[in-house]
Amino acid sequence: MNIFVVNAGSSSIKYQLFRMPSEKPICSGLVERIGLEDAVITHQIFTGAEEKTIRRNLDLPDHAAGLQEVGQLLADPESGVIQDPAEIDVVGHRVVHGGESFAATVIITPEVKAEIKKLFPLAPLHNPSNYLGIEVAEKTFRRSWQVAVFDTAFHQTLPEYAFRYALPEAFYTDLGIRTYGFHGTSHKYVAEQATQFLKNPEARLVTIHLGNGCSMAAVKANRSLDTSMGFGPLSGLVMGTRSGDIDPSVVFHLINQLGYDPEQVNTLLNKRSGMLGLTGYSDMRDITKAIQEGNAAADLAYDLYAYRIKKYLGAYAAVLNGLDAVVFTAGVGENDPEVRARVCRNLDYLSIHLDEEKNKIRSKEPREINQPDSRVKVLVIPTNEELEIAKQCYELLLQTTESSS
Ligand SMILES: Nc1ncnc2c1ncn2[C@@H]1O[C@H](COP(=O)(O)OP(=O)(O)O)[C@@H](O)[C@H]1O
Ligand SMILES: CC(=O)OP(=O)(O)O
Ligand SMILES: [Mg+2]
Repeated sequence: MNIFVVNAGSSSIKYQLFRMPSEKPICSGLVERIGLEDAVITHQIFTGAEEKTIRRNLDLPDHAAGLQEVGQLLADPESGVIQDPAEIDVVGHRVVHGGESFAATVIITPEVKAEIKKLFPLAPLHNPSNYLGIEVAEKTFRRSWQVAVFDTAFHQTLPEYAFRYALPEAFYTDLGIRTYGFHGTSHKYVAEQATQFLKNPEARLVTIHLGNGCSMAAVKANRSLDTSMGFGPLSGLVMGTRSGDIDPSVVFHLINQLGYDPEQVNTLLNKRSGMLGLTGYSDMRDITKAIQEGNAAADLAYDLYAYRIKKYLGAYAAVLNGLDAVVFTAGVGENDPEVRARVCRNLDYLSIHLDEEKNKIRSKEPREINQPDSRVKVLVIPTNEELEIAKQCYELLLQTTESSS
């Protein structure tokens, strides 16, 4: 079965083609700067003896043009990996917000699309592009099943006392205002990898996803018990451009005393805050460089970033009544030893003892970076949201075709 995974963001589309059930990646790619004059597609092929990379600079006015171009690359007479878009059995879509309607992966129907659309106001940075990705894929891959995998689904196991806010009840029952949690596909994937690595299916884990968006989850026996993002993907950790936790009084102050309108507050907290607001850079590599050049604001921002993670780690150790492992993942979590070092410093009371040398080793493999006497393991596990989406699509299609035959 050929499963094509699409992660449509606001200005980019990430994609990957897998052959299932072997989980073999056939090709992957990234379409960037959609809507700008210098859009670019980077397409990698893994079928031959060597990896091959194709880069194309194009004028791509919108997502539709981007995905059409990808469809052509897939079926290109010279470098293509299929002969016809009809060879794609399933297109699996990352959809960030599934609300309370979706605790599992679903085949996309007009009803499912209507539900995803209803959730636009709850994830304005993500759901509209995910929806657009579905619409475009329906046209580009007419013969394929379209499947939605939701970031929120894995966190549907949170107990009610963890997902409710202390607001009048109707705000939950009538308006759906509660914690949903995000990056669930990544937390699920790395948690499962960690339980296998530890050979302990009951493991109590704190999974720490540090990408552009950042979130943590308290996971026991592969079930999410709490998570740091809430109603939308804004609360919790300090992120690339998002503030994470902030006292809501600040919002009233901005509006009532400083004349901000709601949209300006939204832009401030989602796009101009986090590491970008603190340092002028949202990419950790730029911040690391700035620290090396003696930039004190960058050093402080780094401490603030790590301190917030540490606070949630302590909270989740309490939620789980102890820890078996801490798992770092995603762009920063996998690649930035200094962040891991600052998070794990002075955590002896939790029996977390990082091995500074192992921490510095660069690798794409799951690995343990704690000292031998550390009762709590510290793991780095590369996430693979695309593979997790492909696996879930495959299982769903297998069930669907079995039950209909
Ligand atoms: N070698 C590295 N060292 C430090 N940070 C890195 C490195 N490589 C990537 N990153 C960080 O990873 C972030 C992107 O992570 P990623 O998981 O790809 O995010 P997303 O999927 O949200 O776009 C970048 O903003 C960058 O800060
Ligand atoms: C939900 C979320 O924050 O996703 P991303 O990190 O891809 O922006
Ligand atoms: Mg990501």
